[in-house]
Amino acid sequence: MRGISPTELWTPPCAVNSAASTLLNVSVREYDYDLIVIGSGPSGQKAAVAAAKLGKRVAVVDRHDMVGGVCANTGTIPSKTLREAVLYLTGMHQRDLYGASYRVKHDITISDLLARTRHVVDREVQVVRSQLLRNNIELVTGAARFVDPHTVAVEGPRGERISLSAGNIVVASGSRPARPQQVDFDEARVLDSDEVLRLEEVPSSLVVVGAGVIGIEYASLFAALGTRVTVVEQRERMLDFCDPEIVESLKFHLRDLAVTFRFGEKVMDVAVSEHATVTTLVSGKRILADAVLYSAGRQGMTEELDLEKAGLEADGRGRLAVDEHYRTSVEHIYAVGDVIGFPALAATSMEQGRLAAYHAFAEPTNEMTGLQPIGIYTIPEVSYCGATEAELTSSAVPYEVGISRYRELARGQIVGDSYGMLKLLVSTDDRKLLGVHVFGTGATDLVHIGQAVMGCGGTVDYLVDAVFNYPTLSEAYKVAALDATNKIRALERFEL
Ligand SMILES: Cc1cc2nc3c(=O)[nH]c(=O)nc-3n(C[C@H](O)[C@H](O)[C@H](O)COP(=O)(O)OP(=O)(O)OC[C@H]3O[C@@H](n4cnc5c(N)ncnc54)[C@H](O)[C@@H]3O)c2cc1C
Ligand SMILES: NC(=O)c1ccc[n+]([C@@H]2O[C@H](COP(=O)([O-])OP(=O)(O)OC[C@H]3O[C@@H](n4cnc5c(N)ncnc54)[C@H](O)[C@@H]3O)[C@@H](O)[C@H]2O)c1
Repeated sequence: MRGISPTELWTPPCAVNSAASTLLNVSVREYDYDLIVIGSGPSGQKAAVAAAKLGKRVAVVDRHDMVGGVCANTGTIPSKTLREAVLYLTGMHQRDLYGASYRVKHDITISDLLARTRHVVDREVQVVRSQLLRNNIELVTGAARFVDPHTVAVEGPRGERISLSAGNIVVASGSRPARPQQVDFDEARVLDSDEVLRLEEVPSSLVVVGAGVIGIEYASLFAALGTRVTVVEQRERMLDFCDPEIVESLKFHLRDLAVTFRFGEKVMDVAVSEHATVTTLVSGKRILADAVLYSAGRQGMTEELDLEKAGLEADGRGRLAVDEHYRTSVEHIYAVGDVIGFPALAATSMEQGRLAAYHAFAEPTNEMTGLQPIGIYTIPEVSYCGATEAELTSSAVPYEVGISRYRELARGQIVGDSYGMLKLLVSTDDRKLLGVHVFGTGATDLVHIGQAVMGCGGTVDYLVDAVFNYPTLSEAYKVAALDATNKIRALERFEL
């Protein structure tokens, strides 16, 4: 072992894996491990498992209560489970069929919502632990920091310390909510997105600061519960990377659920009393609400890593710069997931982790495909893959649009979704599918059909000729493809 003082050692470091511990004790190799991964979120897990599958000795370090990362504990999994609980208990999706007053449960409480969330989070964490265990990966409990470029010190929950060394290190330490200094977060009424699960009751009114993906997802979730939500966003628009027509539809739906948007407005100050909050905007407006949720961006988790001891430096938002192989400026240290910034999604983070581990151990890989889907779990949900109309227009790519509306699909009627739509963007030069944009029930799943067609370089004709199960929402692809080809044909006939 390198760099270990016997007094610093504590054993075992939450040894979920005795085989790996034995390796640790008898190791006569230069380093304790082939790979140390700092962080057990989606990117860290996949980096660790990928290396283990190559027969490497791997350790993953994380805090006891954070196994599975932000993703499993405070981010993706709890927020998506909460959404599912809200949809079920409010009966939202059934109201087209049974009337506006339909509810599965009146007076929904926080414990109704959290019961399901806790159950799913616990199961997810168990799945992560078990995957690490069965791949002979050592899970070391504590907070890691660099001692030198090949060594990290891990401080356990009771202050115990251990030092571990590895030939390669992957920093997968994720991100935390950015907190403006002038706001006092009190964990009760003024919260960030990591703390929203601690609300003691469903607020009757809520200010959401920041209309990014997190802010809009939570705004729609609380609005569906009947909370009066005000969204404050400093920019003039929201979700401007998405299709504007779909964002308009989403805003229409949210307004219908009593959401008020304050675009082009900045928060100056938040005052808190025992019973309420008052948010003062720079424009002078004051908003009274039960609670305030800050979702104004995230910050890379690098402050505690002692990066300088590894020869690394983070940028002003705590992020690490990497090359196309996820390698930092120090050759054997990789960084993946939220800590490297955009797109900061669980989906892409996992793939970055796998690719980084393969590169570290010279395993051949393909580069990550440019066709990455975006899924926004608002109520209703939004998803897209490929180009947007704005991108095609600015790069002067001629295209035609094909649209299918759920209300004209038998499955749309059956599930009671009268607002959903699917939009295809098709090249008028070679009929290739260039983009797919979906709004409504199942959008985040449906998008993958379009992704597969685009990934294989397919044309709209594949969708015109394909036979889809009936009645399904997938049929929207065929309807939209026919719409696009009808328009293309009409133009071609005119030109003849
Ligand atoms: C509310 C919310 C909803 C989201 N919804 C979605 C969604 O629907 N779909 C989607 O794709 N993405 C979603 N995301 C984003 C997604 O959660 C992140 O992109 C993903 O979790 C990033 O994974 P990661 O591996 O980088 O690390 P994280 O999941 O952030 O985990 C990092 C881990 O590193 C650990 N760590 C940090 N420093 C140290 C240290 N010094 N020592 C030891 N361990 C350390 C932390 O404890 C943590 O467990 C959401 C995020 C939030 C906040
Ligand atoms: N479904 C998903 O894939 C999903 C869900 C949630 C989060 N995420 C990821 O999490 C990351 C963080 O999301 P986020 O929404 O916190 O950040 P973000 O940076 O996307 O959005 C923050 C928003 O807050 C606004 N803002 C900042 N300060 C403000 C102020 N003082 N007053 C008013 N507005 C202010 C910004 O203009 C911005 O629009 C994103 O990168 C996203 O990819 C993904």
